[in-house]
Amino acid sequence: MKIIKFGGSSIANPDTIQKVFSIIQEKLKRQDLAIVFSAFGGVTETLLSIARMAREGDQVYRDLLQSLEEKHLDMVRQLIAVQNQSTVMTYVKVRFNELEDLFHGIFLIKENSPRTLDYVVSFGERLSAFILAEALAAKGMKTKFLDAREVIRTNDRFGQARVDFEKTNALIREYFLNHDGIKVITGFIAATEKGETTTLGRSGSDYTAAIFASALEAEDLEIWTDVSGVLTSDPNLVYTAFTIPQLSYNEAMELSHFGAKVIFPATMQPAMKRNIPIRIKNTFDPSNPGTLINGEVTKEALIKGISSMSNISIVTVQGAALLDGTAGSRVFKALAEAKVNIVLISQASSEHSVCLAIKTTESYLAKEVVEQEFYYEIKSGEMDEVSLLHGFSTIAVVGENMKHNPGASGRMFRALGRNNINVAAIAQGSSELNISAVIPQADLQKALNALHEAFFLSENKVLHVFLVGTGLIGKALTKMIANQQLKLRDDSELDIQIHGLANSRYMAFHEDGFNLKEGYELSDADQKMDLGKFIQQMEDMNFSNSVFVDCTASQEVADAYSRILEAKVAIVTPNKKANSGSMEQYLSLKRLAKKRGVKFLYETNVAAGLPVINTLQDLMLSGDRVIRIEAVLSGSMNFIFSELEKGDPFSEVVRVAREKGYTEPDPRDDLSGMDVARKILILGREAEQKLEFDDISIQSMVPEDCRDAASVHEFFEKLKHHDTYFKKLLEEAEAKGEKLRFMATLENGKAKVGLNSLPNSHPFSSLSGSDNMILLTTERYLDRPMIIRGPGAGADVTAAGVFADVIRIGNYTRE
Ligand SMILES: NC(=O)C1=CN([C@@H]2O[C@H](COP(=O)(O)OP(=O)(O)OC[C@H]3O[C@@H](n4cnc5c(N)ncnc54)[C@H](OP(=O)(O)O)[C@@H]3O)[C@@H](O)[C@H]2O)C=CC1
Ligand SMILES: N[C@@H](CC=O)C(=O)O
Repeated sequence: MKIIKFGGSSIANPDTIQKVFSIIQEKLKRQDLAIVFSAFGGVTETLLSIARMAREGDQVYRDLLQSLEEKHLDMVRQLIAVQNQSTVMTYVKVRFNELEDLFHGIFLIKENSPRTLDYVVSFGERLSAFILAEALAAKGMKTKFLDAREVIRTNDRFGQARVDFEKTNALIREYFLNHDGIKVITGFIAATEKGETTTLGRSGSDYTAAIFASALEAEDLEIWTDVSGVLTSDPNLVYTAFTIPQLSYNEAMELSHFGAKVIFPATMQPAMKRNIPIRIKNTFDPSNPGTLINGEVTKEALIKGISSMSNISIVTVQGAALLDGTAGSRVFKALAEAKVNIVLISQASSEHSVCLAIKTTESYLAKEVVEQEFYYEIKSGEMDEVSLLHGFSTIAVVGENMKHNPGASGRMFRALGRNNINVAAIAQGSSELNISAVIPQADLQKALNALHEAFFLSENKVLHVFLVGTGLIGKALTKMIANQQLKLRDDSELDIQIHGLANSRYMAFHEDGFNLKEGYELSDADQKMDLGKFIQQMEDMNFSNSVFVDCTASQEVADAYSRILEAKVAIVTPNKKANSGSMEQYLSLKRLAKKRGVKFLYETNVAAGLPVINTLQDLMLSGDRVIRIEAVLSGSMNFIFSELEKGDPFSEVVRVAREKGYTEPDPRDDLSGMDVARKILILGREAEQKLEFDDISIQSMVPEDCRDAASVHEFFEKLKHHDTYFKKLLEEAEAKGEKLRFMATLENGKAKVGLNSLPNSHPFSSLSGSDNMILLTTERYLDRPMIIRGPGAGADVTAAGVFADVIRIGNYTRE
């Protein structure tokens, strides 16, 4: 015998009911069944609303009642052929006549006791189970409607009645012995010895199914609902949550205690006692195996799931009085008497304070009753007033395998710590079945994702990227990520997903990450770009390990870095604007990144993908001191002046440099020396020198009349008129046997940027194309400077540098 139960969402309308019928027909081919039904979707709530309206004297209740009757009659019309409808139509009409009398009584006497309400709601299951029994019979199945009030005996605690199992089991067995057919049973309802209708509380229909399974010693119990079993975490908060294939009874109870909503612990008890397996299945995805809950403890995973509960307050009871051995029990007794449910308890070994996590709605009562209990101790100062802190959530990692397996709590708190999530209280039972913590509610989604990654995706660290700037560098970067995604997953256990993309005009988001293999062109089908909204969306998605990548040259975007770091999102950028603002701004970003525990990486600010910033940072960290920096820091300027030697006109060479992607979006940023000035400023600051932009002397190569050109196009037109000037400059250098190189120097706190005529023997003279060269003279590299040389501009080398920074973040955030 198998017991199967369908909830309200499974039988919400005739379409879903047809799915239920197919499932039943399929199962009947293999096994004997008894079927438990909840009320049709939404009916219990409607009955309660009607009762409330009637009690409040609101005559509109009659309309609601009428449409509820119509809904049931309509079910009959749609599920049962006309010739078979008469019995069931009569049944429905009689029930609604009774309901009409009942609600009229409530309307007159304005009373809705729990006893009355239990009777009111019982109509939901009585109607659904009767109609469905008849509908199944009309399909040729031999069904027998069973009103569970005939066999489930309870006390008279209306609303949450307690079952008398001895009597109930005997009555169920006797009923099944004496009645043939497939029993179609009302969920949720029962009766007292005197025949008064009672209900079984939350998830009462599941409970009914478990009671029958236990009484009949069923082979198994299936609970059919609208989700595919118990998930590893709340799928609304953790997009990667997946169905847990198997749970032990204890794990299922623990998960549901801390918020997993699929199954309610009390409902499992009767099945659990007899070791009856329970399977949670999805009516709308019947081939999905769902979750099996049984007595087995499997060894595959350290934990099985992560549950959470929101709207939690921390109630702290503190003071010397607690050191008295009886004080603790007085706290718990006071709370128990007031029916305050304690979600989590944490007590320091000093026993001087107890910290309780309690639902916010109950926390005020908790404070009141504990303060009453300790009235005299508080008055005498032996105890503090009870403190209340709101705005928390509890999270719990659950799994029997944590027992005897060290490392679970380390992994949990490392993941929370790395994501800067403050833990306000911790608890772990000696059974080691769960480790729970109280955290700020604002961090709940991030915490769940961080834990989910740490425990379930630990072989793959996921980085969630939000990219602003889809021009030359941004595009090359997305292409690289797409090409390397699999290799990174396989070789480096790093999964990079891009969830946000924007340029200056549009922005788009993808919860599961864009499929970049197919590329993504932002267009007017996407949202209009609004940087504030982009950042807000990134914050709302609230992924752990989020990285904001800025591939623009925009000051506006750079100005948003503090907000982004404040939100604990790492930043990677080739954009130099933030680091070349004021020294105070540069330092404050670094401080903020450190304070929020996230990385701010900008290796490509100088010399594209060449390892200049990291090298300099390592030198400084290891105690070296920079004496002098001499460098060619502009790929475009080096390309322009080395290509000029081949005889092409200056304006043409600048155009090619732009086409090759070496220049800034506006090449005047390069020619004016501004780009190089920014770079030497950043290098100076990395060398721990206090430098401001005004400390740099800059020689601009932009002819006077080109400076105000309204567009880049106009600039190029005007530049043509200066080709002979630049040709002459080159000829003068060549006449001396020298080369023109645009370079930067920094020494004694003074920086200089400009064009130099250098002898052929100078190391910079040999540079060609987009090469950069940096000579670092330091206390350790005094006689012969350290040299870093290579291509310092271009899409691929720069994107590769940005990519390397992103990967670095993946490695920093790894356990
Ligand atoms: N090119 C190189 O060799 C190197 C470049 N860099 C740096 O890389 C950055 C990008 O350069 P590159 O790709 O060549 O530049 P591009 O001009 O090709 O691309 C810039 C991108 O930024 C977008 N953008 C501009 N302003 C905003 C804004 N306010 N909000 C959102 N998006 C914006 C643009 O949008 P739209 O398409 O709508 O205009 C475009 O998609 C620059 O900071 C540059 O200094 C660093 C090292 C080397
Ligand atoms: N325009 C720059 C490239 C990025 O920094 C250069 O020419 O080097």
